[in-house]
Amino acid sequence: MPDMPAVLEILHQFVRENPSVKRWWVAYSGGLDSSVLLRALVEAERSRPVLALHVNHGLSAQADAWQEHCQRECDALGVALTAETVRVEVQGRGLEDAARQARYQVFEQYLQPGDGLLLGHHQDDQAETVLLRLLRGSGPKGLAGMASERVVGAGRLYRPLLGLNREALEQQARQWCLSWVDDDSNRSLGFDRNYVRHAVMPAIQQRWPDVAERWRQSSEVCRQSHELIEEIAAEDWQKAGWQAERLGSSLDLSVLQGLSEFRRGNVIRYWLQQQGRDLPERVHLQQVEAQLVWGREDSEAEVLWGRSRLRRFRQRLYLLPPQLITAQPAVAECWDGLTPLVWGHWQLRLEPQAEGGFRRPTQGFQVVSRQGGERCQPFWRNKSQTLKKLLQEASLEPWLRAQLPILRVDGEIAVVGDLWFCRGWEASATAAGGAEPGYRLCWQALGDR
Ligand SMILES: Nc1ncnc2c1ncn2[C@@H]1O[C@H](COP(=O)(O)OP(=O)(O)OP(=O)(O)O)[C@@H](O)[C@H]1O
Repeated sequence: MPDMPAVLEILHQFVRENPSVKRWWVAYSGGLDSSVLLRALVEAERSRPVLALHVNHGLSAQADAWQEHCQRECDALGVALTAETVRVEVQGRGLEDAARQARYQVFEQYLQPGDGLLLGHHQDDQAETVLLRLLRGSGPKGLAGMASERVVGAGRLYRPLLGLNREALEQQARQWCLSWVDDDSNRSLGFDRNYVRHAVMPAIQQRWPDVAERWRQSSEVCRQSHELIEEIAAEDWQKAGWQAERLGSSLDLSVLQGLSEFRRGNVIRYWLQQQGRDLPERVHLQQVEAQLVWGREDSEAEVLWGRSRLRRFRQRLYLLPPQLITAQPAVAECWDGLTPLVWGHWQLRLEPQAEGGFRRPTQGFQVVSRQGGERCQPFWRNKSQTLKKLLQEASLEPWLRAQLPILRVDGEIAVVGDLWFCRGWEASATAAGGAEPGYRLCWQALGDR
């Protein structure tokens, strides 16, 4: 029996090693690599469905002809093709990046749980990617190169050909007499990737023929370093006592101050990533250092970039929502407390308590925000005090003070947010006694925190 071609051998092993995938998709551009990939998958996979997904970027005069080519090839292989036309809108990072983003949106749209999507990237693509990222100034995460596997939408993406070079795929395509399309924009040196592919890599490869393999090793080290960095960040994040707040979340500044500047930046980056916020550039981290970490204790400083907003209060660093709520919610005239109340950007709810808590008056509450100059007497104090002083004592974050819900009854303050209730409002009986229980006010932000 002749030796099995390397591509087929790899695909056989790949499908065997991924039994959890229920259905395969091939991201099929019609180019050489994805043509070899599609053909090899069809040969290697005998039981699970194989589908092809083509994205028509509409960027070339040939775009429709390429789609037709893909259709013909898929018909011949007995593979169902889905072709989706996208509109590529060029933004800051250029045409290539915009096309890539549009393509991945399509991938996300089609992938269902249990779906595996295969891409035709190979060893030379990986070497180009690593060099491009180096030229962009990437760190270990970027220099780790393209992942061989990752989540995309509800499914997973795989790059089974990363161990093969372009030449091996070309040989295979000729052996199988495949026909594929050639995108002439792949030759235009105006695009960074093409410049690297045609002008830079040949010179490097001439001198160091095994450059792709060497860089694969470096990338592997970078991937491991990146994982280690993430592990350290996750540990520091735990130690810094991450806590969800009424608005946003916070970390203990004393723990952060005990870390080296690098590690502090690392854990902040990790935190932002967890919350889906924009990651900081170096200059932002410098501002965080100067104004928040080592800034004056009671300063109102804020460091803001993209969708990230950091502030400091009472030895904690806060990550707040991109749009900080400032307008005072309107007065709610009468709230019976039986159903949750949407009050401005907040939801208010009364939660019954097994013990303690405040009474719910039959006539209901009036919900207001602070006007200034109010006084009240929390149930544990024997004298009344100004609200301002009491809020300082309660350590309520300054940006929440105008948002604080105050429940009044007949003009008197009965309950102040989820902080305290006033003398005379103690629940008379416990829930066990059969009477109405005491309550606690839950005060929560609606939507994005
Ligand atoms: N228009 C597209 N539709 C579907 N998948 C695509 C498309 N363009 C690229 N891909 C997927 O992404 C992989 C890498 O993209 P890249 O731009 O390097 O490939 P290409 O040169 O267009 O085509 P190929 O890699 O198939 O020769 C492709 O192998 C293919 O799996």
